[in-house]
Amino acid sequence: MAADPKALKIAAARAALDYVQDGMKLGLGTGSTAEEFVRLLAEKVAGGLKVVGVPTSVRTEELARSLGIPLATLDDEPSLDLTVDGADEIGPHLALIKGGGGALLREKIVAAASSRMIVIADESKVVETLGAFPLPIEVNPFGLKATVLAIEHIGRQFGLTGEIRLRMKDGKPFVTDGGHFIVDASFGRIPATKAFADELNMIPGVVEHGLFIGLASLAIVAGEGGVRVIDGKN
Ligand SMILES: O=C[C@H](O)[C@H](O)[C@H](O)COP(=O)(O)O
Repeated sequence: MAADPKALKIAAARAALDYVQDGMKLGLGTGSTAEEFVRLLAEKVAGGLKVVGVPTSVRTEELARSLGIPLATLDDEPSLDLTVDGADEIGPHLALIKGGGGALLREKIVAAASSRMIVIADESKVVETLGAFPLPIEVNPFGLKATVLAIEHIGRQFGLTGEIRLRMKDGKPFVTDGGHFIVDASFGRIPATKAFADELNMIPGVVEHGLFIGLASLAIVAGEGGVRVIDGKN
């Protein structure tokens, strides 16, 4: 019988707690896996662990606050010890696609402000090549069509074609915590290269994209056979 996906998320989240030490300043990720980590962390806090969390979304902030985890903003604590977050895909060298939940901008800012980022996921997220999961790209609503054309142009330069679709919610464009839109690029494969990432970031209407390169140092992945750790250095 296939393992329960929620149980796998909890297993990965529980293993990440081993990396949390008293006094740490922690980036708190977004998504269903990161939320399991927040719940388990809250149990530790209730048991006396002293940490302060910086949430990567309003959703995570509300959950963490409701569970009694002491919180700060990144302005209060601009240098963090560790961020624990989920991912939509984990590729070679721990290149990631993130943003399925729409939190990629704050997630990337928080991860970049952390000495270490640990990704937690179930085994289904580990892939040989990124891109079966459409790449979320956060864009300014102004000039949306021009920005999409520019993304298509960059895609073609890297041999990529595919639909770029505005993310919708309840019949309206999905709006991020930062007040932007998200387009999801179904290129089928995403080159996990700095050149591609940089070219996307050069488009004026692109606020940030969900390709995370060189940010995660460790992945904790739970599968039916147990939990394994992937070191980003390998
Ligand atoms: O914007 C959302 C985040 O990048 C999530 O970490 C990602 O979508 C994975 O979420 P989940 O753990 O729910 O699959």
